[in-house]
Amino acid sequence: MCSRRLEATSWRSTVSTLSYLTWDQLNVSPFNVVAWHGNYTPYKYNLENFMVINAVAYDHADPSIFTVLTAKSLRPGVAIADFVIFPPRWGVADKTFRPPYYHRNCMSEFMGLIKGHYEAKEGGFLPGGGSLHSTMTPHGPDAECFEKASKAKLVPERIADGTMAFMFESSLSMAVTKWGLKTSHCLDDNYYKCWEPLKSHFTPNSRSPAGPK
Ligand SMILES: O=C(O)Cc1cc(O)ccc1O
Ligand SMILES: [Fe+2]
Repeated sequence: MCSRRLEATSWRSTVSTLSYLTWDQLNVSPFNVVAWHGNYTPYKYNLENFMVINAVAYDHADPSIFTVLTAKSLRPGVAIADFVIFPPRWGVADKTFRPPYYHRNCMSEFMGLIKGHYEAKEGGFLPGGGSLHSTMTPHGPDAECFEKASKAKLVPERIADGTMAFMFESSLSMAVTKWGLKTSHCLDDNYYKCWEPLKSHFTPNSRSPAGPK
């Protein structure tokens, strides 16, 4: 399931957020068809019922632990797409920066917010919005989240109450349609600004007095 070890095949970078329209607004529905081909059947599942697991010692576990559905490829351990959720849960990890770490990886990440506030971008990512971080594009929490989490006392805390965010994580590249980029007028040209206030705290000679054992 953890496809992050796959070597990069593409260095094309895209970071963008957009708002998408609901089936109602588009006036279509995946259920409004005469028949579905073969064994495919539309199925509605309440994501609130999915029981996620998480780190109980230290460190931020790869989000593939939150995989609800996976579409396997022919390469073992490399998914065509994992469907992952970020539901309400407890955060208890010690000695850890608890929000998503800053990273770039070989997978393309398309995220969406159904309701609430995504923990890594409380203000800038609205319900009905989506973001695409393509293969090897660096990304992570916004500046506000970084500052808050860096100073927070690591007591057990609720994360994402009232929230449902999801991600399609794919070993393939995704392209945004012309409709999404232009015609819809829904592209957030200012998305990158959520990282602009980040300050450098890099102190090359500092050592943690008591790192994880
Ligand atoms: O980028 C994101 O916000 C999604 C994400 C969440 C997380 O907890 C760790 C890695 C990751 O890509
Ligand atoms: Fe990510």
